[in-house]
Amino acid sequence: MPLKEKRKKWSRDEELGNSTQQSWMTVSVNSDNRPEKEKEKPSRGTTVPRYYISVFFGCCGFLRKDDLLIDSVESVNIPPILNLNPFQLEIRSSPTKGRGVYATREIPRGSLVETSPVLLIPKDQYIRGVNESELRNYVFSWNWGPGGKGKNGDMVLALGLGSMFNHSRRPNVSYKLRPENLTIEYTTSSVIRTGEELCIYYGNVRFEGDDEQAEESDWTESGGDYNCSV
Ligand SMILES: C[S@@+](CC[C@H](N)C(=O)[O-])C[C@H]1O[C@@H](n2cnc3c(N)ncnc32)[C@H](O)[C@@H]1O
Repeated sequence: MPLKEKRKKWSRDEELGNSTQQSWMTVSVNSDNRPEKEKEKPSRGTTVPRYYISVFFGCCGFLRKDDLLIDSVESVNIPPILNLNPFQLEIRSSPTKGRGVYATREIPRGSLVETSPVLLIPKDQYIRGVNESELRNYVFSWNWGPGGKGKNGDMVLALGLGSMFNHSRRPNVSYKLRPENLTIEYTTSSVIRTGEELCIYYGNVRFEGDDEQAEESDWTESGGDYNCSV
């Protein structure tokens, strides 16, 4: 559901007097299941403190889908997250793409820069609601699912850095789905310069601000192996 509609629903609930019971910012409840204390709601673009995030995940069983109000791309005013792996990749914010993965030093072509464990989301769970949540922007088609049985509609969420790679029509990272150990491997397809962003290819998608003129890289997909040549 688009953010505006979600916001609207929240306000409507407030009018009805039942907002905080199920709002994700509610921290604790009394014995009558009413909130002990209401917390301030986040505004667009503000940072959500770690405490709230853990409360959010701890309580997500009580939440309705409509209450998922964290807008990850706009809540990115965070300090850089440093030294995440042997290549010293960093997550940095960009004004138009949200967070992204950046090199802090030159990385040779063909380097395995990240191995992300994945969380498998079976097709039925995906179509029962995940595809309407923010998670839909972070999942990969697990076309060659566990057992290598070919396209089955299952999806995966890449943990680690895997969910942080932005899209480019001329990506510098290829990735390979590894059903045998439930990972995705990300390998540089060109030399990466210091300060350069590492991007993958999401498929035939366009984002606002993308360079329309940029010629697409050659791209091949075979058996869960997404290769680009630049
Ligand atoms: C897998 S996430 C990548 C991490 C994300 N930037 C973040 O901050 O969480 C995919 C989302 O990033 C943004 N994104 C990725 N590539 C982009 C691009 N080339 N231009 C603009 N936004 C992009 C879009 O909002 C997309 O839904």
